Parts: sequence; C-alpha cells; structure tokens
Amino acid sequence: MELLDIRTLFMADALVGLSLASVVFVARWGLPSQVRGVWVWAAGDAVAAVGRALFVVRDELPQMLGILVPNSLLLGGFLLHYLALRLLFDRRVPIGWMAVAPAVIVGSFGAAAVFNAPFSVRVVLFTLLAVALCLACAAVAWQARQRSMGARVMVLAFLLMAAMALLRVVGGTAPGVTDVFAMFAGQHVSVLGAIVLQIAITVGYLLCLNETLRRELERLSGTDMLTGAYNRRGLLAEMARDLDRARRLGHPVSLVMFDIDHFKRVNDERGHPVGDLVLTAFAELVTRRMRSTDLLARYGGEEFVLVLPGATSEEAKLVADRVRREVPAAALAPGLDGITVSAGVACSDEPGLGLQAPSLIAAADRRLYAAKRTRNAVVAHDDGPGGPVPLSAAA
Ligand SMILES: Nc1nc2c(ncn2[C@@H]2O[C@H](COP(=O)(O)OP(=O)(O)OP(=O)(O)O)[C@@H](O)[C@H]2O)c(=O)[nH]1
Repeated sequence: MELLDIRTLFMADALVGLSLASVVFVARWGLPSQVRGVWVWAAGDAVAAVGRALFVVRDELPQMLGILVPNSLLLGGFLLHYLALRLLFDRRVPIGWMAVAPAVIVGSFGAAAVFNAPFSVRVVLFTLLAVALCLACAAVAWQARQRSMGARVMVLAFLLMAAMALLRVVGGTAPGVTDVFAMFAGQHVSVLGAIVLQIAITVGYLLCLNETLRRELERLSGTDMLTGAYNRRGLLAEMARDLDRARRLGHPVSLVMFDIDHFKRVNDERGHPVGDLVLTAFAELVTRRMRSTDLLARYGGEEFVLVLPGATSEEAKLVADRVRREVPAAALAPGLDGITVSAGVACSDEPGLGLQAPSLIAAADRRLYAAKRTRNAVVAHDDGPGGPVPLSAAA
C-alpha cells in the first residue's frame, strides 16, 4: 500500500471527479427543460474535484487558504449534489438551509484556520459536516427509491460514504497524526473508497436522469398535444391501472363519452384555430370539475372520455348532465356560446359490463350514438329493442 502515495491518490480522485463532471455536463445537452438541476450536479462534481486538487498543493498556499478553501470546496460539492437531487426529484428547495449551510462550512473552517486548530479537530469537523450532507443526500434519494433504481444506488453509496468518513476519524484523530497526507490507519482505504463511491453516486444520478427521461417520454406519448388531456394510448394505460385498483377494492368504475355537437360547423364557419380553442376550453371545463382520481382523455377529434373511478352510474350521469348544462353558457371561444355536447354513460356495475375497458368504452359509445339522435343529451342505458333513449335532452 505504501507504494500508493496519498497525494497521488488525491490527484487521481480529483481527476475522476473532473471526468465525472464533464460526463454529466455533456449529458445535459438536449435534455428537456423539465429535467432540472443537471448542471448543478456537474458543478458539484467539479467543485469537489478542485477541492481535492487543492489539498495536493496546499503546502504551497498560505495556511488560511490551504485549510479554508479545499475543505469548503469539498463540502460545497456535497451541498450542490443535495440541491441537484432536490431539483431532479421535484422537491421544494429549502432556501434558508441552502443559505445557512455554506455560511456554517466557511465559518467553521475559517475559524479552524484562524485559530490554527489541530488536524484531529479539523478531521472531526469535516467528518461531522460531510456525514450530515451525505445523510441529507441519501434522505432525498430515499424518497424516490420505489420508482428509481438510480435512487437506490445513490442511497447505498451516500450511506457508505458517510460510514467511511466516520471510520476515517478513528485513524485521523490518533496521536501523532498531524496532516491530511499522514499514513494513518485506513487512509488508503478511505481515499480509494471515495474514488469508487463518487463514481457510484454519479452513475446512480445518471440512472435517475435516464429514468426521469423515460417517464417524461411515456407521459408525452400518452398526452394529447392540443388539450393536455390523455390521448387514447394514455387513456388505455391509465384506465388499466384504475380498473386493477377497482378490482382490488371492489369499487365500480364509470365512464362518460362526450362529443361536441356540430363541431364541423365551428371549423367551417370560424376556422380551425377557433375549433382548437373550443376543444381546449372544453377539456379545461371538464378538468375543473373533475376529482383528482378522475381522468380525462381526448378519444378522437371532438370526442372525449371521462373515467370516474368509484362513481356509480347515477353519479356519472349527474356529472355528465352537469357538463352538458354548463357548456352552452360557457363561451368556449370568444363570441361563441350556445355550443352543446352529447354524452353516453356506462358503469361497470351494470349487468354484462364489468371492469373491462373495451366493454365500458363500447357501451358508452353506443349510448353516445343514441344521444346524438337529439344532440344536447345524456344517455345512460341501452333501452330495449327500440335502442337507447336519451335520459336528458334540451328543452
Ligand atoms: N379544429 C380542430 N378540428 C378537429 C380536430 N380533430 C378533428 N376535428 C374536426 O372535427 C370535425 C368532426 O366533424 P363530425 O364528425 O362531422 O362531427 P360534428 O360536426 O360534431 O357532428 P355531430 O358529431 O354529428 O354533431 C371535423 O370537421 C374534423 O375536421 C382538431 O384537432 N382541431
């Protein structure tokens, strides 16, 4: 082990950190704006790497700088990683915390330099702060562990990093150890471990980025670009989850299929951009009245599907009829009121339907077709050989 000079290992550690920073920095190009904080992570790797490199040349620096700057940069790297993780996982950034932490780091190492604190005191100080920051990073990653393999890798690596920092205190505070480059027990293991763990942490972060991108891609491929509602693909994926949940909990699921009446006339008389406004405003109107567990999808041109988990047929009829009554007065586009909608309602509780997407959609579609006979109507039943009868129609 003596063959591996500690300064050389510190330098290798710094070079690995700079390489990781470059990889993350380059990976950031072309990412959608929803993925936040990637450059903060790269900056964290780079800042910590510069801190490690400064340790190597610290004998050339005045004592004040030699103690204050490398320690602060190393701990600053952890702080930036903490911030980047909160941004990546869409957690609120604790502004107060982010302002206090650098002041604590700089203040404590400034004091250590001014009062020429012995190495053992500085090691304990560094370890306390590093362990606190590692645990804070592990805690943020822990909250995302269920949906992310990368988060699990990071939790493990941050915890090992904290454990290694604690072990280093044992050798670093032993009698006679006066310098960061002293050959104390565990010194090699701790520097080599830091190299391996910083690679593991950044690999975990890149995995998280990949998972975030995959989720975003899935979201986009299931979303209707114009209205922001689900598209047919998104509807089927989300509905499968709702139906599974309903099977487990023994709840019904209702489905309403809406169709805007005479929509072609809007396009023909007012133009497609106004038609687009009507579609968007209709989706907004329904969304404002939905529960958080309901889902709205644009099923086709001017056809929308509203899924109501837990709602009975009667409740779904009320929802559909409320929308039907509100739409004509809503002025879905400037100067354009009097638009009407028709709807077909189906519920899994009805005999012959059950918790199956195709049968619910087919029943609601059949009833919508019946409602279209009069338009401005809601139909919730198939009614005998004469076919479905509108439950409610315009007076
Ligand atoms: N502006 C706009 N129009 C669309 C879009 N998708 C489909 N359409 C139009 O929707 C209209 C649908 O017309 P029809 O199927 O005849 O239905 P309708 O005029 O509403 O008649 P009924 O349903 O019988 O009341 C067509 O003119 C399509 O061009 C879209 O994304 N934007």
